[in-house]
Amino acid sequence: MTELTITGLTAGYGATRVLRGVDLTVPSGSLAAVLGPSGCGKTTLLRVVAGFLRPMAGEVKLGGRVVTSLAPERRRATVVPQEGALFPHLTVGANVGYGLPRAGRAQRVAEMLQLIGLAGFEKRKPAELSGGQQQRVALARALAPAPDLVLLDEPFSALDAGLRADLRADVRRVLRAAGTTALLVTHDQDEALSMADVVAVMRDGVVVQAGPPDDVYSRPVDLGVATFVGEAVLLPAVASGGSAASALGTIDLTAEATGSGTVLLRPEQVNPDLDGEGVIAKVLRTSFHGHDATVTLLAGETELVSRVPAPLRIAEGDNVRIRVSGRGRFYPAPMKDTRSTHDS
Ligand SMILES: Nc1ncnc2c1ncn2[C@@H]1O[C@H](COP(=O)(O)OP(=O)(O)OP(=O)(O)O)[C@@H](O)[C@H]1O
Repeated sequence: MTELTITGLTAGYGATRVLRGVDLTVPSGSLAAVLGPSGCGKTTLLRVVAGFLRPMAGEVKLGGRVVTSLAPERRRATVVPQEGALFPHLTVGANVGYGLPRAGRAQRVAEMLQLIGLAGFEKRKPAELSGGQQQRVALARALAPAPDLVLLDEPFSALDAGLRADLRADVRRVLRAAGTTALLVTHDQDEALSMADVVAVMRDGVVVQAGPPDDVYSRPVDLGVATFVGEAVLLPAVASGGSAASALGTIDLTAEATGSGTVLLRPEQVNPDLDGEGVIAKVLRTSFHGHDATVTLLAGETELVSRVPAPLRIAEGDNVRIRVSGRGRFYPAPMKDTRSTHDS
């Protein structure tokens, strides 16, 4: 069990800086998901931690050991890449056992296959496995040498949605069982929120917020994080004390504030109903997702999204009343766009 500590990491390609001072701590045995838009430097961070790219400045520590200048094979860190990671000509057993000392190899391979739920698959070739099974074998191979750290680079990106959800749960279970510290790179917020102990949101080469998933979702440090992690309803508002005046009426705030700015609500806090007492809004669109539905509403000039449990009692064109549940978070920042935003 090993803590990963990244401090002031600056790195890039040639003269171009991609990472501009990344700080991140991943407690021993936890899984951290690095979440961020395409091009923000997630893979670059993973490459520096793995030892494939030398940083310009900063430090990487594994269990108190500074590994910044160590060769990849001396870091006790292994990588699960996106796909195509297995040697196609080798059996599953040989893939998992690759590089392990001969003594005890067969037993370790059997243990690993048991752990990933593929006991008895030793003799198969990768081409005889499904995509999800192949990624589980890649995980088994990464865990086989009992590394201090496993680095996962968008390991589910090639799989379809159903399989991805199953595999996420499996990978989480296997990493917990192995007690290995892990860093997962993803641009999929569902993946980050559902799997990670720590979600680290990256933007323009720095970690702008890191914390438990619920913390990052409920208490985003700024409007950028608020709109990137989950869907956001952003309302221009004027705060005074513990509440703010907005297009949805007076909204209770999580903390006292004064002046103009933006209130953040999550779509599940916006409850449209055919009767009631709240502000009137028009239903512009509805979109059914099975377990719930999203409803796009127009309240005055403000368009916003609501998430409601199915079955849906309202339809396009209805006039509804909006009740806000819980409190809004106030950001004393000007807002460029009055529409609510969707996940990017
Ligand atoms: N080998 C390279 N040489 C030069 N520039 C690179 C190289 N690899 C990546 N970059 C650039 O560095 C920046 C960050 O890339 P990186 O792959 O770390 O982003 P990312 O957040 O992982 O993106 P994605 O989610 O699309 O994989 C991008 O602008 C990219 O074009």
